[in-house]
Amino acid sequence: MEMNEYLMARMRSLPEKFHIIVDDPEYVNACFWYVPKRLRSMRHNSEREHLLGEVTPIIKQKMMEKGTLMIGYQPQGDIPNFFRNIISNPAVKKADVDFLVSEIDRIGEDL
Ligand SMILES: NCCCC(=O)O
Repeated sequence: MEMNEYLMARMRSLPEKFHIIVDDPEYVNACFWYVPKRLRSMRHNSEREHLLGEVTPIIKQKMMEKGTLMIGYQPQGDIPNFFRNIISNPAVKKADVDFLVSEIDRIGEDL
């Protein structure tokens, strides 16, 4: 399975934790927010998007400090900061994607 597709499948299996912004399996970028515990029961609206957009750079900073992952983020129009993950290295394995998912979850769940 192509690794971006695998990442999308992993995130789709955890909808309370990963909010996919562009749900197209053929898309090469995985665009998503990570949803910390405190925001999981909140209805999805512009206020929640704003809060998710605040969480995104904090997760990025913690990833960089620990040196485990480097995933870009950006806003797009009215959409606040979200992760835009691109897997371009053919050496990336499912275990690497599993690590990405678990590491974001570990860093972000209590933010
Ligand atoms: N100033 C936005 C930086 C985005 C990123 O670190 O991916």
